[in-house]
Amino acid sequence: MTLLKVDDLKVHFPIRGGILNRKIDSIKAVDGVSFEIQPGETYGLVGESGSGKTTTGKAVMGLNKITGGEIYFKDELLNAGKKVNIRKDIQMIFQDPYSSLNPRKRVLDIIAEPLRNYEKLSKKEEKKKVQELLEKVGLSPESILKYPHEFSGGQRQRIGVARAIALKPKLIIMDEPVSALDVSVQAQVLNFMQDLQKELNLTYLFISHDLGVVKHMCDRIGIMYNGRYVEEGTKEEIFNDPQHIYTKRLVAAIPDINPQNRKENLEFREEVKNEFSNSFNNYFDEEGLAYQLKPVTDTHRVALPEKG
Ligand SMILES: Nc1ncnc2c1ncn2[C@@H]1O[C@H](COP(=O)(O)OP(=O)(O)OP(=O)(O)O)[C@@H](O)[C@H]1O
Repeated sequence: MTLLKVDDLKVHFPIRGGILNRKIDSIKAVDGVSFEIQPGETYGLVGESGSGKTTTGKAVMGLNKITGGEIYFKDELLNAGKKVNIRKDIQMIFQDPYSSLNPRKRVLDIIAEPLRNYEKLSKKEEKKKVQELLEKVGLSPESILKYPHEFSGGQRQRIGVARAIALKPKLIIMDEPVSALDVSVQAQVLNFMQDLQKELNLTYLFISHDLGVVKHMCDRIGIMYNGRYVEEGTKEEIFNDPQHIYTKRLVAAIPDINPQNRKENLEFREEVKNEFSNSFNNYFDEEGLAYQLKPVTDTHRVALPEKG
């Protein structure tokens, strides 16, 4: 069974103006996006800032009003109204552990918050559950009485993870979960999330602008540009056989850690950048929007114009 199915999702934000503050136009933050996520996989949503990744994630979470399309979770339509039990199955972890944890609350209250919304536990049971969750994410049970500022960035992200897994969700949406962390801590947190995924049978929707991180984490990847998909494929298809010029440009921009390849890489990147400018009109319509996706293989779809 497909865990999440997003079908022709549209999220448009009104732009208001004039003395009557009427709607004069709209920002098409997400404009016809479709993808499916299978249980147990990590699906990456990639694109530069403003491409619509966060808006897509928030729509799945029910945090954004949907302009069009449908979202199904385990074959049940999510946007039909509030389905409390389904909502419990989907949790989101945000980019910045500094601002997503309330600085005035103790760790106990931060992690217990979702439990208090859904489960009626005694104070003693709640404390025990929070301590178990802390241990699961590698923090000491004594942390319950501390405040967020007493932890490092990586530890704070672990507190966010403990809160997200408190209700035993099936799907976790991670929006740039490590971008605010030092590079040295990023790999640690990512590896820990992979271990946790296996242990708890989790499915991840992983939102990131960083293709290096996505390569490490994801099984399949969707590439967004300007509110639309330009390409979708397995990790191998996206990295070894990118077919849309925008994907090619993103892949070419990944830094190579081997200094010997530096010159070659810079030249190649420059070449792809020129190709992007020169062939933009072949890949996007008059409004600069991507075309409909067309299948290249069973798993690979690319937004190319109709031939002829
Ligand atoms: N609440 C809102 N009201 C108006 N416009 C919005 C709102 N939320 C997002 N947008 C606009 O929608 C577009 C897509 O934004 P979104 O945050 O989804 O992109 P993103 O790919 O996640 O980028 P980033 O990585 O910078 O968060 C942007 O043009 C943004 O300014």
